[in-house]
Amino acid sequence: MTDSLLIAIDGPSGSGKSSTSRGVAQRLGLAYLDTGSLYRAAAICFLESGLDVAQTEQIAALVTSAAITPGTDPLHPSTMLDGRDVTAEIREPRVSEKVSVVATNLAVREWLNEQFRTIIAAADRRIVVEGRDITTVVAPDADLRVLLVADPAARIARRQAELGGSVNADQVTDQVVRRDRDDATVSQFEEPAEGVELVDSTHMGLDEVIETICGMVPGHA
Ligand SMILES: Nc1ncnc2c1ncn2[C@@H]1O[C@H](COP(=O)(O)OP(=O)(O)OP(=O)(O)O)[C@@H](O)[C@H]1O
Ligand SMILES: Nc1ccn([C@H]2C[C@H](O)[C@@H](COP(=O)(O)O)O2)c(=O)n1
Repeated sequence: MTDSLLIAIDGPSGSGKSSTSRGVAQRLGLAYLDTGSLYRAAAICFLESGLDVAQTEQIAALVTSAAITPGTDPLHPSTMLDGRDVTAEIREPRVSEKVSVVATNLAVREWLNEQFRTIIAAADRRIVVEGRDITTVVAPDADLRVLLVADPAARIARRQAELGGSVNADQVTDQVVRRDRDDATVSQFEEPAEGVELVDSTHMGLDEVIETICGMVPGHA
């Protein structure tokens, strides 16, 4: 049996978690789980339901009865919601604007955390998992735990470059700064917990970040 290699990567919006995690998983031959993609699919459930943000119990009931299935191939990220491919839809600004509604719902979090742990077990713990509370709540026993950060200005500039002209400066700032503020009410991703390695990517290119994290993997230096 192959040894477990579970790598947990957390960080704020736009710090490079997804790009970095996919690169590390490809380099090390591991599966990849973007936990934010499940929160985003849950946000689509909410958006299509017509429920009010204050209806927290109904939102939780709705989300926890949905079938949300992420792909775990780092080369081909995908997300299915009740048999529908929502891979592109989950990145739309309307989803980014509302995802904190489900991310701050504690019953939704508890249910999704169980989904994440099932996926980690199904991958024989050979997987890179990224999000906001992977190092602290979902997999505090991971073989390597990293908090990936970058200055807000760098994160906003990266997101702006990625989205091009499809959103204005206020929308980008909302997606990065306001969303982090809301998400930080339920997860701690601004300071590394004990035993978590801090990587600041503000002045590092993507390849350098991937190289740095691969160099931290026990036995792979
Ligand atoms: N080290 C880096 N240097 C420059 N650009 C980067 C770096 N890392 C990632 N990027 C770019 O920044 C953008 C955001 O990266 P990514 O989506 O990986 O961040 P994230 O932390 O997963 O964000 P979110 O939590 O909002 O999904 C992407 O366009 C990506 O290509
Ligand atoms: N483990 C996680 C993963 C994600 N979230 C929240 C925070 C974000 O607002 C949203 C989407 O995540 P992203 O795609 O931007 O990484 O989901 C969380 O609370 N916990």
